[in-house]
Amino acid sequence: MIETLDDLDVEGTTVGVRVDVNSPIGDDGTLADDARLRAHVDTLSELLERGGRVAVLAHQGRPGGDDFVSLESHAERLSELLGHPVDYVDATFGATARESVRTLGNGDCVVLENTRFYSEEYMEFEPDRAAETHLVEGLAPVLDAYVNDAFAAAHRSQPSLVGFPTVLPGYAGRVMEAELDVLGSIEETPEPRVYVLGGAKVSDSIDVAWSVLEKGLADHVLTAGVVGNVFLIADGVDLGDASSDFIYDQGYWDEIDRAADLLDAHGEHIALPRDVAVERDGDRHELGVNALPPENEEAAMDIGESTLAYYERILEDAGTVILNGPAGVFEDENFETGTRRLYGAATDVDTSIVGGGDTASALRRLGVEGFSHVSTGGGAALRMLTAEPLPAVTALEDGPKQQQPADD
Ligand SMILES: Nc1ncnc2c1ncn2[C@@H]1O[C@H](COP(=O)(O)OP(=O)(O)O)[C@@H](O)[C@H]1O
Ligand SMILES: O=C(OP(=O)(O)O)[C@H](O)COP(=O)(O)O
Repeated sequence: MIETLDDLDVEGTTVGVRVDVNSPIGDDGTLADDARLRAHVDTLSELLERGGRVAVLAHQGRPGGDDFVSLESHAERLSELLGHPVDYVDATFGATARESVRTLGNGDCVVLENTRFYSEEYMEFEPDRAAETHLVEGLAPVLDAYVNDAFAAAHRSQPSLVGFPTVLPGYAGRVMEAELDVLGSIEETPEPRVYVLGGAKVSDSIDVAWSVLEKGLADHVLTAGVVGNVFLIADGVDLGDASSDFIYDQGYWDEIDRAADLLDAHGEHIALPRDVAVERDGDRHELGVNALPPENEEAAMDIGESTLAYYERILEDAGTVILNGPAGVFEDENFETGTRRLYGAATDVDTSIVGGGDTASALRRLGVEGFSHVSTGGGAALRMLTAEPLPAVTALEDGPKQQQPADD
């Protein structure tokens, strides 16, 4: 049983709040999209209004990436969004960080530096071992409690996610609570239940498809995006060199055999694209699967009109639809149609749940609104949909280890 902010006596309490504000970064090295910050405003405002002393912990990017930057611009934007001063300190767990946390007053907030600037935070640990890292051992002594609101990172077993709740009383923030409520009760949603699996995370999508079909959770699995292309090849369709090379280069060639096995086991529940869109003379050009491979070997970049009509008919009768991954290369206006139409049709379904970082930004860009729930997580949402435990959630559930009585 996970405790929430309702169970925390906030006034005067120093709380380490782990959020996920891992965001697109512009060429100037600062925040380029504040959607993930907005998601945490409720949790942070509540803690500040209730007189908490708030130290924000978060990662940004991965070592070596262009988006591996400081959280200074995140702190500035957070202050604007909260309408409340937010300090930033370029330290995470050493003496400077501890001092900035120790001197917080009631209703004060400080953002500590990118947790992944410290190498241990980019490693995965068992919770007990994570509790012995420099980050947790350094910072925990100045914290009274830990709140995890970082659902989007909850599939990682990193120190800031699993170490703190092993040594401090841990609570789910409002984002975490809402995500667990919705994604943790998929089996109670109205039937028939349709899963739409698009995008480029082929291996994760096949895991989800296997799991939900084996458990009888899905009545239909509709495939699109790169996932759909892999299933077409598994079904014996020759998509042409460009699509095949792309799948090979992305390291998904072995997934074709897994997709074929899944079609053997559960093919009657899996819908494959009936046509695809390619780029020809700078325009969108649609081809039925019988007309493949394309005569100029162009890549399949979207699902076509006939597939959309077929998928829309299935969605008309659905009680619940769960979608992950765009239907095509939505970043190119020639190939945004599949995503716009398919996700648009999904908003008419009684219960519509969307997961995926790129998917959420695609929907914002395309102006598609009206879902029952848009998850803040990509990998974490997928992992939950397979009913696999999320390490950060398990660590909250398990709670801190009881202190052993001191030896006489
Ligand atoms: N047919 C396709 N060929 C190549 N890339 C595709 C195709 N369909 C979708 N994509 C790409 O998939 C990416 C998003 O997939 P993914 O990372 O799995 O989504 P999410 O972050 O929502 O889980 C986008 O960059 C999009 O361009
Ligand atoms: O953006 C995230 O996950 P997502 O790409 O699955 O949405 C999280 O911040 C986790 O980041 P990571 O995949 O670098 O550990």
